[in-house]
Amino acid sequence: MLQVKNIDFSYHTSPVLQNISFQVNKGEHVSLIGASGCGKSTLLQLIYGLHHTDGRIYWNDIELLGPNFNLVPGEDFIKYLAQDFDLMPPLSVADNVGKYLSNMYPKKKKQRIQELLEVVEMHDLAGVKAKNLSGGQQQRVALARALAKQPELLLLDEPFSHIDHFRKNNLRRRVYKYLKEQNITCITATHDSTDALSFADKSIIMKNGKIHAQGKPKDIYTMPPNKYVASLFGDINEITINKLIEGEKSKKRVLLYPHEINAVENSEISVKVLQSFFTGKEFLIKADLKGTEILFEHKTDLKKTETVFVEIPKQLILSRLKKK
Ligand SMILES: Nc1ncnc2c1ncn2[C@@H]1O[C@H](COP(=O)(O)OP(=O)(O)OP(=O)(O)O)[C@@H](O)[C@H]1O
Repeated sequence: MLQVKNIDFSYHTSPVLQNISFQVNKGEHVSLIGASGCGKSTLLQLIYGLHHTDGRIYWNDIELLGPNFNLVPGEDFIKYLAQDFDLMPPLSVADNVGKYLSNMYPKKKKQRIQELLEVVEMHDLAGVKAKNLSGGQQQRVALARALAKQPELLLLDEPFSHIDHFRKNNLRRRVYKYLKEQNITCITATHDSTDALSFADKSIIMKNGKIHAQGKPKDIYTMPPNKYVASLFGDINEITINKLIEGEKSKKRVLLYPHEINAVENSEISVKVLQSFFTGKEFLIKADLKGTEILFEHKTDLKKTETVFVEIPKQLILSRLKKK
């Protein structure tokens, strides 16, 4: 189990991380999410041992000590995959992956490299020099190299950021499945809501260097505590309830995802279409609701200035308000 206790950190004078404490169980996958600059990478680097902190970090019973105590940062059982991939350009893909593997058993080493290249779908390019790879291919090789020595704890910083959409979904399903099968504990810092929602047992949400919320991804998504959290998962509407419920005087605000607002034939709520965006699966409609711009999903395109009726389940509004 990883235990992080009371971490504070600054690069210069202003605090970058403040009073961070959390724990991660063996084999658990955690997504670390938050706005750019909130301190996600710095936190991963601290756990890996690249910075000094007065707080405490333990992996099981071992205290992880920072650079003031370790000449070479990092422990053998932790791997950190940074945003820069740090590959050896003149070496082949296979040699980069096998760089830290022992040469004592060449057959075993070869098999291990092949297994890892299959996980990241790079086996066809095993002989290609790293300098001739695209950014996304380099990222996949770096991921395979991070896995090579079977870490107990894996820290991934935006691990799929350079990988095209076409390949990303399949790749991350393979990688996280492999990590679960091997019982590897993993923390992924990410901006991608799919990484955060689909592949994590727990999400930790950071804001301005602090832990802002944490919990199961589904719970956080369905009951976001505020707009900051909800907006990390995509577009979000914040609407006062007097605009949603006839006769309601309250100006309390409710958060609604675009897919939770349904266009219907007739209802108490009419909106005027402002703009329509094709999203592939359907259209995202921007509309005016009594002076508030809202976004909702619709199967077909809608014309600008068209009046449309929309409906939101009252139960949903009430449950979101209750949460606040
Ligand atoms: N080496 C450094 N020296 C000084 N300040 C730094 C350094 N690295 C990061 N910072 C600052 O620390 C803060 C946190 O940065 P960090 O990279 O940890 O955030 P992040 O949440 O990972 O951002 P992103 O999502 O954009 O990668 C930012 O204000 C950043 O400018």
